Amino acid sequence: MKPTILTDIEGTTSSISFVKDVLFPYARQALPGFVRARGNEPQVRHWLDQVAMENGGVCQDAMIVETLQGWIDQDRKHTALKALQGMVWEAGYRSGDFTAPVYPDAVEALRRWDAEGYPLAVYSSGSVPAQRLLFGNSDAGDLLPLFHAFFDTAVGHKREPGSYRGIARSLGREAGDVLFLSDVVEELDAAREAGMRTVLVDRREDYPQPRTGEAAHGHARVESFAGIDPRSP
Ligand SMILES: CSCCC(=O)C(=O)COP(=O)(O)O
Ligand SMILES: [Mg+2]
Repeated sequence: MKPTILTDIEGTTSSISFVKDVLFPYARQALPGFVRARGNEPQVRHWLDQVAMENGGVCQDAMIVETLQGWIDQDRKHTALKALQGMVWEAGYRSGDFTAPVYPDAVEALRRWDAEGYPLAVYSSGSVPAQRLLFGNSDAGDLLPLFHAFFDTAVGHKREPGSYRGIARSLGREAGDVLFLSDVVEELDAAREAGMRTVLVDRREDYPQPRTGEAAHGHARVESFAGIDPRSP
């Protein structure tokens, strides 16, 4: 069977600027209204209560919103924040406020790999619903049917080898039969420690300073998906 190709999103299939300049400001601005309107729905309350607990039991919604906005500013990859962001972005996609840019080279390669029989999967800090929204509303159309599986930080954090072992188990694959693509070397280090093959996607638009030599931590390095050969060891 062909290896599974597991891809990160931000900085890998899609630009960092889309996440930082479109998605995060949208969530920051929409959060107060979202919490007012839907804060009593159990699936929303669950995450708001988690934030409150971590913040020393602070329970006023206004303070929870402020905490969440602070976490957005710090780019915290917190599971509660990511779950809530996903729900907020849904409104943005549905109302056509934005579509999700996916790099054309990524779209081309993902379509080709799928046609060639490589199983495709996603692992991102963004929640699984947010991942599905992004690929379902991409500026290249609906890319969701290309993917067999989606993973978020419910499986563990992206810099921990155990997360990649868990993903391989869920996929029913040996770790060595999974190729992980990411823009973050620490994530690739964790995947490699778990036994996965790795490629550093080092896009000039996202990382003007190329991460060559020691900075690539020994991972294969490409500047676009066009440089990836999933057959090479
Ligand atoms: C899934 S769309 C939102 C992206 C996001 O919130 C995020 O934190 C992306 O992190 P990644 O692990 O894809 O680099
Ligand atoms: Mg990334």
